[in-house]
Amino acid sequence: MSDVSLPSPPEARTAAVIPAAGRGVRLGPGAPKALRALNGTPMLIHAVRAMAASRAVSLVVVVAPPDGAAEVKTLLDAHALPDRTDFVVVPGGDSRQESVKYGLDVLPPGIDIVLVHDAARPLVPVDTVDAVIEAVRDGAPAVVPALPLADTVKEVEPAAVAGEVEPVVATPERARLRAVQTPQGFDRETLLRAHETVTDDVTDDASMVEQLGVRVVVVPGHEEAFKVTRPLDLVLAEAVLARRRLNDGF
Ligand SMILES: Nc1ccn([C@@H]2O[C@H](COP(=O)(O)OP(=O)(O)OP(=O)(O)O)[C@@H](O)[C@H]2O)c(=O)n1
Ligand SMILES: C[C@](O)(CO)[C@H](O)COP(=O)(O)O
Repeated sequence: MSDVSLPSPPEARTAAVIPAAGRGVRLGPGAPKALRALNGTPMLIHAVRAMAASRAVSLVVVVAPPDGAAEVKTLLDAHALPDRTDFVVVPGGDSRQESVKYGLDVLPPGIDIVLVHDAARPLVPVDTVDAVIEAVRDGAPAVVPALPLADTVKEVEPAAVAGEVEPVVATPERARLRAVQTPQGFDRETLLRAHETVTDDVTDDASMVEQLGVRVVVVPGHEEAFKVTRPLDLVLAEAVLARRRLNDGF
């Protein structure tokens, strides 16, 4: 990881929208996922720091659980964050898509590049964040970090009843597949247009842009940008943090 991230040229201001309003059902019972602790610090704070670590990011918009905006504001005030970055908190919605839209709604004028980053990917390295921003600055309207797959993937006919066998329909060529992460980066106008136009249920912002017919490109993702989804992911996240502490010498 480099010590110095991209500078922030006055001509292209970047904001990061962090959807953090999910319940974390797959993680099991407990507080909303973004508020659960990793090494004693809420996952959301790790994610906010990961975005603010980029010197290009001048604004972070946190989309909080619908009834948790005040708690999230208190959390941000209680944790050390860079002075050069502004922070705004808004309440989220029923879906990730809706939460992102609420974050986009409060972007001030003057922001040209928008990152959308899951609070559930708290450990993304700053080099990955900067690589996404750089690709947008270089002219790509939509950029996603992604990794090749380790497993072979099968397309199936999903079972009508849980536990039933599922017939395999196809085996897509693995070399052409990528597992997509965040932050996803966009020029502001493209992302706003996508959120105004696309009403289908989608699982990421880039697929909304694809639906506009706009070209989306991939840059290399990072293993540590994995999504904390299930309980085992918490174990992995704690291990990554422990390794970082060891490498940093404290
Ligand atoms: N209504 C929602 C749902 C999700 N998210 C956010 O979208 C990101 C990716 O979603 P996911 O990992 O699926 O989180 P959850 O929806 O919380 O997980 P689950 O499906 O297990 O409940 C998370 O940072 C989550 O907080 C959101 O802001 N608003
Ligand atoms: C945006 C995302 O993290 C890209 O991989 C993913 O699609 C989120 O999906 P989820 O079902 O909301 O976790």
